[in-house]
Amino acid sequence: MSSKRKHNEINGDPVPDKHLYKAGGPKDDDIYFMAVALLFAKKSLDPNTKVGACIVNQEGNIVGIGYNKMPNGCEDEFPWERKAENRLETKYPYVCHAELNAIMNKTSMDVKGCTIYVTLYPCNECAKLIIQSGIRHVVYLTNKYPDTEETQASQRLLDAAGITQRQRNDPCSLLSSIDSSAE
Ligand SMILES: Nc1ccn([C@H]2C[C@H](O)[C@@H](COP(=O)(O)O)O2)c(=O)n1
Repeated sequence: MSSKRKHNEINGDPVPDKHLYKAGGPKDDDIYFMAVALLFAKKSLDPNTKVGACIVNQEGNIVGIGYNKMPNGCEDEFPWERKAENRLETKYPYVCHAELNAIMNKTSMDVKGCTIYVTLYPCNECAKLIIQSGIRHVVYLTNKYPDTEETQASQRLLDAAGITQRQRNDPCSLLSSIDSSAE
């Protein structure tokens, strides 16, 4: 009988039996960290788009987590409206994005060389935070607004900074069991 154990596979990619997490390496850990981001997105009070972000270091440890929410202590002070005659009556000037909160909530000295798992492709302001924080990889679940200037500027920023971006939206039992309608 062959002693060679069968490799696991995800999306047809063979994953070594002994999995050492390495940013940008075998992707079999993506699903678990994206599931964590998706779970935390559920904590968001945004009635339209709930976003979760999970930062993982090169050892495969979670070092930051966040979701889109109003600033600490002001959770009830601002509207969640998307549209209003005056932009100041919408959520946009006030809401803290999931990536900002994940970086601010970091449990390590820094997040240099880390991977951020985020349920929505980062906006340009978050791309700047990602670059300046030293994060090197972005894994995203969905890209809800691909044609907006914010998304296109974000892609330009991340590409210029050499930050890898990959989408992991493969329907897997783990994600779907957490109900992947949180973006
Ligand atoms: N990179 C991003 C982009 C957006 N968000 C948050 C900000 C809002 O709460 C929500 C988007 O609202 P929509 O325009 O879809 O009604 O997503 C974020 O956390 N990170």
